[in-house]
Amino acid sequence: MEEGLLLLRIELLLLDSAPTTSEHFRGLQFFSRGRFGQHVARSMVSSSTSRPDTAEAASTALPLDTRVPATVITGFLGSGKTTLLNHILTSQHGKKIAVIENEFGEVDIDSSLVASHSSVAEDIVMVNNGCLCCTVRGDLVKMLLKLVKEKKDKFDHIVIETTGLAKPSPVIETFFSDELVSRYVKLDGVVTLVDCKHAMRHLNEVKARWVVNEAVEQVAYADRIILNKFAFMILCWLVDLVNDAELDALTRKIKHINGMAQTKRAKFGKVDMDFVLGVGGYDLDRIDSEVHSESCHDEYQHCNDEHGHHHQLHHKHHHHDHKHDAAVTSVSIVSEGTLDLDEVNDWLERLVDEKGEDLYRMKGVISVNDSTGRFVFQGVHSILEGFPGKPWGPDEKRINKLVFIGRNLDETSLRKAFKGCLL
Ligand SMILES: Nc1nc2c(ncn2[C@@H]2O[C@H](COP(=O)(O)OP(=O)(O)OP(=O)(O)O)[C@@H](O)[C@H]2O)c(=O)[nH]1
Repeated sequence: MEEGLLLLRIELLLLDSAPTTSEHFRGLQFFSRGRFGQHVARSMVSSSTSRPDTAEAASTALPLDTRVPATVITGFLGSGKTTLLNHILTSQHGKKIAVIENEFGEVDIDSSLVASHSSVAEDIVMVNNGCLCCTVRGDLVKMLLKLVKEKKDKFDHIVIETTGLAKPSPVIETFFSDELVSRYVKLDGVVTLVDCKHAMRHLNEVKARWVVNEAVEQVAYADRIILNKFAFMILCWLVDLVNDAELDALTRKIKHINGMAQTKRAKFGKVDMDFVLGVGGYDLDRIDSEVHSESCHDEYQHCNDEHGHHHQLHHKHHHHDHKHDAAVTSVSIVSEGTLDLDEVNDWLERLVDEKGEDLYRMKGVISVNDSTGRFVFQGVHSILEGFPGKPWGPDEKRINKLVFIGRNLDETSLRKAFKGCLL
């Protein structure tokens, strides 16, 4: 076993359709090589103590999560991150927000921009000079812990603005890998700002094989994507910075990389607060509705029909875009049927074992044998967590929905493996 990699046994609890004995649950076991340590085992263990007695109870059985939610704002240089942050700080959302600013370089400019705009006296702005994603990740841990230990009563949400050149993954990992952080703070969502005028160039930029394209990574990890700066104000006139065709092409490109995130157009980062705060991107009890709404509620996405026709639409673009950037893509599987639990377990275990490094995000709502309810799961790299979801309606079609985002995903083999799990 590689150094630092632990073989974790993750107990995912599944409610049997007719629980008559003490065996109310069957263990669905995912084995993962955990880059992120023990967090999953912790959350699964705590889930198991709830022991709901009915399928309905199962959907609400997750223990009350009292951890402070944290939102990570990411996006390329100049895409509008600080502008969005100021919009958040000056909006009416009833939350007291603590901000962690990451300023790369010695001169702290962004924090003064934030502070000068903020109308809320109690805002706590902490600045970290350096790149959160590399050398000073330890500082992020220290700051988060300092906030929750020393200023706990002064805020109820944390917003972290990363530098435009930051890879989001190490920041995301912090919420799972550091035991203390994961005990007090939960990642609520990753919001990525995209500069409509310049994003395509950054996304298409060809890098050496071992060099990360930050712009692509920032889109890939997002729960919410704001297509910012599509228009420009001159003397009360709104002038388009990009035309409809350019906007459509950019939207397709983004959906090709990340078919999971909801997208919205904005001027100066002006979006509704519930689009960016309280996203619940990693909450298992939100995944069911999220996976569904992701295919229907996006501003630019056409609604899926139940047989995945929407996906086929993307599929077309997928092959077109493939020529330009094959590295990071998303694959969605929407298919009716019931899956064999043991086969799913084997498949996902194998997948995270072999491809964990390359699997950025995955989410799914599936129908498994002998269960009256949905099973929902979500994962980040080698972390997988799952829980019984809402019961299926008596006449409801059991539509499985799975989304994978990652590097060099083999769509054909994912689909084949999924089919192999169908009963
Ligand atoms: N035209 C136009 N300008 C915008 C919009 N949003 C932000 N800007 C401007 O773009 C510039 C950069 O915005 P910031 O919010 O500082 O961008 P950032 O992502 O925080 O920038 P870095 O911290 O350098 O990465 C500022 O002058 C903003 O006023 C928009 O929707 N339209």
